[in-house]
Amino acid sequence: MASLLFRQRRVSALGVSRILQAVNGDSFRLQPESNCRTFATFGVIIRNYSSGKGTAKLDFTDLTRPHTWYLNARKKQRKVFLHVGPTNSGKTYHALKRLESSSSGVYCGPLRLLAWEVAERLNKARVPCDLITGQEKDEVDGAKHKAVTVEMADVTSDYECAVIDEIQMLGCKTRGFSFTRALLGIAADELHLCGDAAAVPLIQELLKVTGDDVQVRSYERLLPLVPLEVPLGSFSNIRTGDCIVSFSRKGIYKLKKKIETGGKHLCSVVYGSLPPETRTRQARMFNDASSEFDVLVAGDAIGMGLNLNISRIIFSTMKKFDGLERRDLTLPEVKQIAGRAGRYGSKYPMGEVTCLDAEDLPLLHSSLKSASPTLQQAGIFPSFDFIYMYSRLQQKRGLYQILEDFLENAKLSENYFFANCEEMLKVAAVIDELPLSFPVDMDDEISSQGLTQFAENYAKKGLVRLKEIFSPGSLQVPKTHSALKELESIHKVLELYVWLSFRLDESFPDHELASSQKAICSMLIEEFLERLGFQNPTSRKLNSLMAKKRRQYL
Ligand SMILES: Nc1ncnc2c1ncn2[C@@H]1O[C@H](COP(=O)(O)OP(=O)(O)OP(=O)(O)O)[C@@H](O)[C@H]1O
Ligand SMILES: [Mg+2]
Repeated sequence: MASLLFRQRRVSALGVSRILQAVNGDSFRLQPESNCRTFATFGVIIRNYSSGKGTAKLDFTDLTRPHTWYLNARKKQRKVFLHVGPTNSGKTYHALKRLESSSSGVYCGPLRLLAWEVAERLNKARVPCDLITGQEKDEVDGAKHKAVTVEMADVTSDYECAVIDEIQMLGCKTRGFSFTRALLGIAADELHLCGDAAAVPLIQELLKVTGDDVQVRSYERLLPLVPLEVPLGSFSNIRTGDCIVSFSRKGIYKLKKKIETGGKHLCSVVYGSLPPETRTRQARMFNDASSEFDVLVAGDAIGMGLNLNISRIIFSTMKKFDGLERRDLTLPEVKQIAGRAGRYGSKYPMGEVTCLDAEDLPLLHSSLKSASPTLQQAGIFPSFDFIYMYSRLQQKRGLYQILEDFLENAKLSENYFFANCEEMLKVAAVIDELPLSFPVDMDDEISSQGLTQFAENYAKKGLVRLKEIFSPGSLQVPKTHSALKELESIHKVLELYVWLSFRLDESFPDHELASSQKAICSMLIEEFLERLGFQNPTSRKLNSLMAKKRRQYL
């Protein structure tokens, strides 16, 4: 049967070997990247093959045994260590100690900032370590270690030691499947999982079928975290080491401006849609005790695992908009964010946490007292090989329809739920209209226009040149918030170009230009951040101080 498919449909040799494995009752081997980004590239393949008729014998919608997708990992009997406990209890520290002493290894974290923190730490300890995230590849000579964002975890390599941080994220609706993939798929002799105790029963259940040896290690918080009885009340009560949290971009800038116009403090800001390199520099400025940027204003991008020099967390609100509605923060969200205060090893002997308004204090206090609810299910999303093979059995055309149909028919075991595929379906709809596909933030108008333009040019000419957006004469620091937002979007388009130039370098030859324009773009954003809030005449001294600091961190 496999050779028939091969002749009829030009399936690659690798494809044939996979079909043979399936026919023989074996499993598929996953591609290293089964995430939204590679999803787009697979769109092309699926469209090319979607008219195929195959055999009804194979059921590609049967996803009830995901552990069998990872042959490399299943060849090992992994020693799995579950490091669990509250925030700031040394879970990651102990896992990293082991990673540092291993001959090869990988750290997988939920945030770019965390991967960056780990790469820096290992390199400092003279363990060469690559940094690999969705946006960048920073390779170090002779590195046998990698720090990656979990979506970039490679399940085809062998490691002595692997760490998956914030493992409770496997219950996350959108990103959980990448944690599950890393959990089941990383081929390491030792696998260290760090996170909340709420994930323990589920992980034990998921790993019953893998033959791995699982041990649980529990930790206690290293420094006290004190929920305050009084709210912040007034901004004049802000002090060095404070981190004030808001969940909207607008809210973050409002707070920064309010605090800085008081004339006593300079604020670093960290939030999700800032370019990653900007986020890193802002966090570094705040963490540096000799820097004048002594207050942090942050979104939930600081909510996990990070070690920042925060003495007190102040929630400006206990509600956030989650894409659908404005809702109360969940218990794990409150605990994670509050847990950034008073990190062991920072200059503060304990952490404090409070709210801006008194009415929010009861929710804060009750959340910190309660245990997080036990996780019931882990996210899952199949390899694109599955969807590709499924597409061959369908009469339907178009990636969107195939994907929708696949999601409807897929069978899961009770321990898993399907990842939220809305974003993928949106990309699929665009792919169906275009001759090529890209990874892109479809909710961002400028980014999706960038996608369309790149795709059209690629289809027409096979070559996409990048025009210079920022020339020395046209450099302008944004003056308004909408101009800033536009710059953030342009940064995303340039990032997309860089991503493509890594993969299709002949068609996207302006890699250098895109990289340098990207750097200028983030510099302009940072310039805006540093100018904000200093329009009053008394701030001239601070302004020149800021300029000096900025030079130091660029
Ligand atoms: N035994 C130790 N010796 C020295 N420093 C330690 C030790 N344990 C933890 N630390 C330091 O304490 C800080 C908090 O530790 P870590 O990041 O491991 O906490 P965590 O339990 O992973 O917290 P979170 O849940 O927020 O991720 C880190 O800066 C870490 O380097
Ligand atoms: Mg940690």
